Amino acid sequence: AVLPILCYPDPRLRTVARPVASVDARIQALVADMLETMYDAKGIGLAATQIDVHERVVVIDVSQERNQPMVLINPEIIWASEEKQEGEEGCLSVPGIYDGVERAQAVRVRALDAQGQERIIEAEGLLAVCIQHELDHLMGKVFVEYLSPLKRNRIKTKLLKQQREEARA
Ligand SMILES: O=C(O)C[C@@H](Cc1ccccc1)C(=O)SCC(=O)c1ccccc1
Ligand SMILES: [Zn+2]
Repeated sequence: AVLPILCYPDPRLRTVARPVASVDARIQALVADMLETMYDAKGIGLAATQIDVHERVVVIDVSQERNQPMVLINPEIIWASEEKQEGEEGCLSVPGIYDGVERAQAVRVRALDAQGQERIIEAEGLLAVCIQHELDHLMGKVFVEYLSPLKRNRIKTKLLKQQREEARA
């Protein structure tokens, strides 16, 4: 099912997700809903936090054809390059806002896949950026927190105004 995505500055986005105890049918159903929600929202990633489920589950698809889903359960970055890259980021929880964020150029991630198998993933470029962005969500962090307080407050005001108008509609 396509699930509703929490919108900044919803405080639930600041929740720290807990590890998944076992990759069972419930988690596999959650992964299916997260992929459906991500594709529907035209995103390249989605963290369970964003759909108000506070478990360490992330889905990603950075492919052009939108047919190479990646599932990361209990993901952890085990190595990150010294070299950084500044990339334009967006967030499905901060609609319409795009801004530059500096991230590690390359990362190595250990995670369980949708079958509960342990995987090591080497990523660079957009995939590395997306992984770091999603793992922030699992720690209750949204990319606007890397921006200046002035920018962040303008974004908060803008989105709260939009949400008030939507509530009235
Ligand atoms: O909110 C999310 O986690 C999804 C987010 C992932 C992401 C995009 C870009 C850089 C880092 C992380 C999105 O998919 S935003 C929408 C989008 O498709 C996009 C935005 C900017 C650049 C590339 C893609
Ligand atoms: Zn995001």
